[in-house]
Amino acid sequence: MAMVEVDGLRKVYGGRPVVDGVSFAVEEGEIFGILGPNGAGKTTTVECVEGLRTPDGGTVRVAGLDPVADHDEVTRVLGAQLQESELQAKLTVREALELYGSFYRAPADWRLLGERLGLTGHLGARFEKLSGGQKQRLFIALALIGNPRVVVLDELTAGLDPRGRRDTWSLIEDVRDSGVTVLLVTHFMEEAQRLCDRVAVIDRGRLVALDTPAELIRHAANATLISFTPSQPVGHGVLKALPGAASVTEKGGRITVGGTDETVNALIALLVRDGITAERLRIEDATLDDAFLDLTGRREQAGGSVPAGGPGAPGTTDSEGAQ
Ligand SMILES: Nc1ncnc2c1ncn2[C@@H]1O[C@H](COP(=O)(O)OP(=O)(O)OP(=O)(O)O)[C@@H](O)[C@H]1O
Repeated sequence: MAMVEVDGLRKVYGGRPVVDGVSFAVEEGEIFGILGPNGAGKTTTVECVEGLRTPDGGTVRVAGLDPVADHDEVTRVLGAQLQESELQAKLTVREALELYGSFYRAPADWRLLGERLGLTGHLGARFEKLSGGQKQRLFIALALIGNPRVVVLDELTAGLDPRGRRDTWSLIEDVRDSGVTVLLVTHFMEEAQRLCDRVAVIDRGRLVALDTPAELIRHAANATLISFTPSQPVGHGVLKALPGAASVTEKGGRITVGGTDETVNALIALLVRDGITAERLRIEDATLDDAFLDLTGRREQAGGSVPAGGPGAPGTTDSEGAQ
């Protein structure tokens, strides 16, 4: 069953469509990723799902409910991660869990939730004193306090170091394993590749791909990268003519050919035929980052830092406050 259905979603600001006919369905129990360059329309899309923005066209359903018209019911099935700026600095972890739990008729047991998310030792700590990773764990706990069936996490791991990010990934997997559907907005290709069952790639307000990370990579023009140092010069023309070859680059005498499995076999046959030795021959699968570049023509922050004032920074979510 589809837990979230987005059909022909459109949102226009100042006459400019920032989300333009986006459709996807998130199945129950999935971790579904939304990827895209800065300003692609990812946050606008998920805020329409949360009922924080009203679509200008198309339909959105969460567990069959309209997030705007049925807002109260939707808040009972959907949990959303809070932006950092929304919590009071002096609030303790325990107070935050109790306070947010009080908003729901049948909240989760905050003690159990805190335990599950490794917050038990920090219940008396004020929000301002928490580390980045502890804050993220608290945000996940608050998103889950209402016992939701689906949770929306927008740039959850931005600002965390690689270790903190990996710890958060394990928590997200635990959340999914407990039966909650996860809708995840991310800039990190590695995160999407590791966590997501399926990914929607949005570029300039439009859906440009919707598939599993493995299939997105398989369909990328450079799904396989072959690099080697030839024992004698090899003409680029002959390499470009290999079946499936999409790119040929050379740096410091080292050649990299982007292509497919077919390209690998043809290249080896060519080298053998011409008596060329390929030193340090390496064959690598492309990453989701390569597939993303192929789809959008732009490289995102693959495991790198997010620009200042970028996603996750306080104030970047410009909600309409519909709730
Ligand atoms: N309330 C608003 N008023 C006017 N324009 C807006 C508003 N909210 C978003 N936009 C514009 O809509 C476009 C999409 O923004 P959105 O925040 O959805 O993108 P995003 O993909 O989440 O980007 P990022 O990765 O940078 O967070 C941007 O050009 C943004 O400037």
